Amino acid sequence: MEDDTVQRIGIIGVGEIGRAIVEGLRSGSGASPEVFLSPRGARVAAELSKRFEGVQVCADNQEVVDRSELVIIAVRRQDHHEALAGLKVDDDKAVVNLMAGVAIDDLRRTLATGAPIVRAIPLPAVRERRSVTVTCPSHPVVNALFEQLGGALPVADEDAFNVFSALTGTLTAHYAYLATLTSWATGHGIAPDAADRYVRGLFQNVGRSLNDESRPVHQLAADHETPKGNNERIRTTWFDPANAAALKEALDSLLSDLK
Ligand SMILES: NC(=O)C1=CN([C@@H]2O[C@H](COP(=O)(O)OP(=O)(O)OC[C@H]3O[C@@H](n4cnc5c(N)ncnc54)[C@H](OP(=O)(O)O)[C@@H]3O)[C@@H](O)[C@H]2O)C=CC1
Repeated sequence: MEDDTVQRIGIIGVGEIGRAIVEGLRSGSGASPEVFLSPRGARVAAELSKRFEGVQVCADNQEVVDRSELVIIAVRRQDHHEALAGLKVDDDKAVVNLMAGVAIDDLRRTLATGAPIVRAIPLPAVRERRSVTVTCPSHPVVNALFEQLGGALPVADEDAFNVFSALTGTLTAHYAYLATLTSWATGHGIAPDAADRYVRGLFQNVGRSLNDESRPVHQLAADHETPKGNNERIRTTWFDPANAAALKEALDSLLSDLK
């Protein structure tokens, strides 16, 4: 790799996140690296290679490694020994480990390589180049890759990385919160489509206000609240200190399992 731009990327594990990365890489207008896909996840891999020029499905995982400068590992944690055991990864490659809960040392033992191993947490919005990806340790080539896909946020060590990893575990609870609001409204006689539409609208506006990076999140919360108003009432009667503590406890428990 002569500069920070990689020309040949391999992906082992072509599922939800592997697909999002390929789509993100191909969604820009400029030059895009060649992509080599593992044969497992055959349906998605075949679809991607048909859709995009320069995306090929390899015969096996070793061929993915051999043809790539940078290899992304995106199999499920429980599959990684089977997927990776016996692979030969030369020291001049870069390996990007997306697997939650698999530390760099663990993966180094499995791969028995001296190649740099970087952990990363891309989210599905990389497909629209709209997700900031946490990386660890900072590596210029890996950071440049994720900069293209919405931004890179390198962190100093795996303890910090795991904190960000735990934060990503809160996303579906957020959707479930919205679903609870709509079901509460339908329970009070509101038509499901009206409840759904209204709740989406409310929280799309929250999403938009998060684009205002001049104010920290706690400030946004305060600015949206009328003293003694309805929002203050729900925040203080439902999202009370006990509820906030329960959320932090669940995150602590997840964090200790990620270590
Ligand atoms: N989804 C997300 O938003 C994110 C996921 N991750 C991490 O990425 C990893 C993958 O997640 P996700 O994409 O959701 O999972 P998926 O289950 O969608 O994809 C995993 C893929 O790995 C394939 N696979 C299984 N065994 C092998 C093997 N031996 N060789 C090659 N490929 C194999 C599976 O193929 P088959 O279908 O044939 O079993 C499947 O296509 C996980 O470790 C997760 O922690 C990280 C960040 C975000």
